[in-house]
Amino acid sequence: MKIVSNGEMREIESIAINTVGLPSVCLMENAGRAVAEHAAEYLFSCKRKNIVILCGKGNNGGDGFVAARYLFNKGFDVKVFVVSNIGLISGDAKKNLDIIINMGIYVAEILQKEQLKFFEKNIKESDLVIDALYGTGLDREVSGISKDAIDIVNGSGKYVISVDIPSGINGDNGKVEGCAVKANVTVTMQFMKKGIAVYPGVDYAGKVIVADIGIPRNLVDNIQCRYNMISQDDVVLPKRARNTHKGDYGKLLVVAGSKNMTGAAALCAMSAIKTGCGIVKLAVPKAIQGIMQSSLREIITYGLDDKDGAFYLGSVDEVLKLANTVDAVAIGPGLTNSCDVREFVKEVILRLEKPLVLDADALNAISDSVDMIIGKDVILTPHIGEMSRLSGGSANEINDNIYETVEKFISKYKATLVLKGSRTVIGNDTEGIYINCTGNPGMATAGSGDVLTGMISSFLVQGLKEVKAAIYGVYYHGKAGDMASERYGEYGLTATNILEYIPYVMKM
Ligand SMILES: NC(=O)C1=CN([C@@H]2O[C@H](COP(=O)(O)OP(=O)(O)OC[C@H]3O[C@@H](n4cnc5c(N)ncnc54)[C@H](O)[C@@H]3O)[C@@H](O)[C@H]2O)[C@@H](O)CC1
Ligand SMILES: Nc1ncnc2c1ncn2[C@@H]1O[C@H](COP(=O)(O)OP(=O)(O)O)[C@@H](O)[C@H]1O
Ligand SMILES: [K+]
Repeated sequence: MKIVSNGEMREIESIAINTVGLPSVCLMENAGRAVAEHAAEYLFSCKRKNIVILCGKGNNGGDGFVAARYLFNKGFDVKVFVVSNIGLISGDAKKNLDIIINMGIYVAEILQKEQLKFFEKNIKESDLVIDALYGTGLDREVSGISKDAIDIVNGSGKYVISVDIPSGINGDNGKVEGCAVKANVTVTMQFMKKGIAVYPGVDYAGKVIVADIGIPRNLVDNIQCRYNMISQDDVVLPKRARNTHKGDYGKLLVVAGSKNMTGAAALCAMSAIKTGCGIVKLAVPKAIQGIMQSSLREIITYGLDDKDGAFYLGSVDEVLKLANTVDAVAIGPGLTNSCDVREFVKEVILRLEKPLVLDADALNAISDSVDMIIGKDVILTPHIGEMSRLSGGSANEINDNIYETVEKFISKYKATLVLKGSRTVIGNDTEGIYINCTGNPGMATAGSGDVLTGMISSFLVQGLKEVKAAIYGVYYHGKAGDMASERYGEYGLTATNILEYIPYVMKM
């Protein structure tokens, strides 16, 4: 599904209006009507009828005026409050404001504190609030009366439907600009918006419904969007040909584990084999090979020369030899973060000429020399903490600037980045940005990332290019976590449970 910025949306609307000739007031009519339909559906479901519509002075407010008309016609009790001197309203919004005033629909301005009291009284008596304050035109922090009105709406506990974007959320990056409406539902126009595809915007948007407002189909189909939401259609698993053998499904080498962290290696290797690749070789420090062999039947394990139960420079040659027998290498889970391991990882990356998936301690190892991956076929899978070591900046700064962080990293290092989180963002400078919305907080559990690394690597050796392998891996990892949480809940969910459900979500 395509995701657009404020500017892209405005450009699309202007082509529809000025080039194709669609009257802008028709787009507003369709937008307002879509909002009214979802509002009516909710009110019919709970047999309620009092609606307060909070409008700004622009076209987002205009959508609100149109919605007011449809809801009034359906017999609901509609009160419209405008956070602007109505004399300042112009264009399509003005047209629709005049119509509802001519129809005798209640319209009041909120310009100063006293009028807020009356607004609050009506909010308290309402059953539904429609937020039509700001949409793609939000261009500064929300303050003053608008802020007070939003605080009243948020404090009311009422069911809220936001028009296009929850007012106060920056449509381009999802940041809260001062304050923002917390909606139950957001009816967004024609395309998903960047600001409600990642947190914190996701938290404020509630359930997002994409409404068709009549933008011509060829425009919708031909728009080249850099940002996309991963949907089921993007991750179809082709039916397997009958006459095939395990060599046709790829060979993977997992380089992982150390004497204190054996589970990460096992989880990564097992998730790779469960995701469908033909052969998984697991190279571990020889100190833990015995443990691996006893617990991993389908995995071919190799105990490599180690130093105090972890890899070191002396392990490199054996890894390179093994790497020559496979299609790709995944390195990192449970390696330990020591000086020896960092030297080992860098030497392997320097001398390896194979597609590489770098995770966990392998990411920590290169955090002071990320340049070394330039020109290599690399997928990196950091969580926010590892990302802050890779790109600098604190975890909070990264969380607040997800898109910027990803764009800067992929344009500098030309790698495929999988920035893991509650909305994992996959980025590749030439292929664009993909946002995943499967998964749940139950997956915030030790080992969950090791399972993901195995899945991405497995898709890689099965023939998917880097970005596709990352998209498939992240999507099905989240799906497995979702199915597992239906059985185990979100508290009790473990990485092993995610592993268990990989085959089920892939066979659906
Ligand atoms: N352009 C069109 O033809 C259509 C636009 N539509 C609606 O129009 C919206 C965009 O409308 P606009 O571009 O008029 O802008 P908005 O209605 O989003 O914002 C209204 C105005 O508020 C002011 N403003 C922005 N941030 C503010 C702040 N923090 N405090 C105080 N004032 C602030 C700006 O001057 C802005 O123009 C979309 O989100 C969508 O809901 C839809 O009806 C589809 C058709
Ligand atoms: N709230 C959440 N919603 C959805 N997915 C989540 C959430 N929290 C974590 N995850 C997913 O769980 C995995 C956690 O990986 P990671 O942090 O590397 O765990 P570990 O390092 O312990 O293996 C990531 O794929 C992440 O996207
Ligand atoms: K809005």
